[in-house]
Parts: sequence; structure tokens; C-alpha cells
Amino acid sequence: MLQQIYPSVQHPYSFELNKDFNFSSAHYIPFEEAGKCHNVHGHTYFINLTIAGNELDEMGFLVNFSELKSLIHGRYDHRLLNDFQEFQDNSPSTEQVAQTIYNIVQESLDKRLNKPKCVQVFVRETPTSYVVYRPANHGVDHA
Ligand SMILES: Nc1nc2c(c(=O)[nH]1)N=C([C@H](O)[C@H](O)COP(=O)(O)OP(=O)(O)OP(=O)(O)O)CN2
Ligand SMILES: [Zn+2]
Repeated sequence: MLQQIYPSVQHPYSFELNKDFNFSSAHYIPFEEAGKCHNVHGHTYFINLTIAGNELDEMGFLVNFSELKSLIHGRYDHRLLNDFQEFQDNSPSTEQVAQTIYNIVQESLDKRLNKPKCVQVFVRETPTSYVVYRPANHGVDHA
């Protein structure tokens, strides 16, 4: 829901930005045990992305808000999620939609010199159901 209060995430970074947007998609859960969700149906997904970092780019941005929206909205709006390669082995459950959005956003952020991190993805699928995905260790790879 736009302009709602989201759960906060603890992280060690000095800057944090949040971007809200939504997209409308159809999906189905390809298991009969999913009940009515086994049938193709649609949702308006409300997304909140939380991005954090210590360094800004030359424009003073962690990352452009509009880039974040277009990455995900541009891919999934008015599409059937089950058609995408990323949902062939993983069903488009709210949990896996949230994790997939994290993967797409972080892969894009990794190309930036200022190295921001996606620390939380909030996905509301219905007025009464939502998921929060947070990468382990704030997405920092110590390997
Ligand atoms: N853990 C999950 N459970 C369910 C998922 C899911 O992705 N993860 N998905 C569904 C369905 O796809 C459905 O779209 C959402 O289900 P639900 O919240 O039950 O929808 P309602 O609008 O009918 O909820 P009410 O609160 O009863 O109105 C199901 N489960
Ligand atoms: Zn659904």
C-alpha cells in the first residue's frame, strides 16, 4: 500500500532510501494443494524496496528511484509471472517473488561504483497478505 509504514530493517549503513511502486500481474501456483491459487488469477503487487549504503554517486544518489521502479515494473507489469524463466523451477509465491525481486535489484546495484545494498524487499500480494525478504548479513559478502 503506498504511503504505509513498513517494517524497519537494522543495517550498518549511513544512508537508506525507500522506493514504493506497484505492478499488476497474473500468476498461479502450479500445485493442486494450493487450492484456489492453483487457478490463474491476478494481483496488484505493492512493493517497497529498501536500499542502503555509505557512498553516493556524483549526482548525490544512492541509486536513482526511477531506475529501481523500471527494473521490476518494466519486467513484470501486465504479464503472467509463470512465463518467466525465474519462475519455472520456483513457483511465483509471494515469498519467491520477493526473493526474485531482491536478486534482480542487487544484481543491478552490483554494477554501480558506489555499491549500494538492497537490505529489504516488502511485497504485498493482497490486502491481507504480504512477505518481507531480507538477505542474510545485509547482503554483504565476506567470502
Ligand atoms: N505462504 C503463502 N501462502 C499463500 C500464497 C503465497 O504466495 N505464499 N499465495 C496464495 C494465493 O496466491 C493468494 O493470491 C493469496 O491468498 P490469500 O491471502 O489467502 O488471499 P485472500 O484474498 O483470499 O485472503 P483473505 O484474507 O482470506 O481475504 C495463498 N497462500
Ligand atoms: Zn495469488
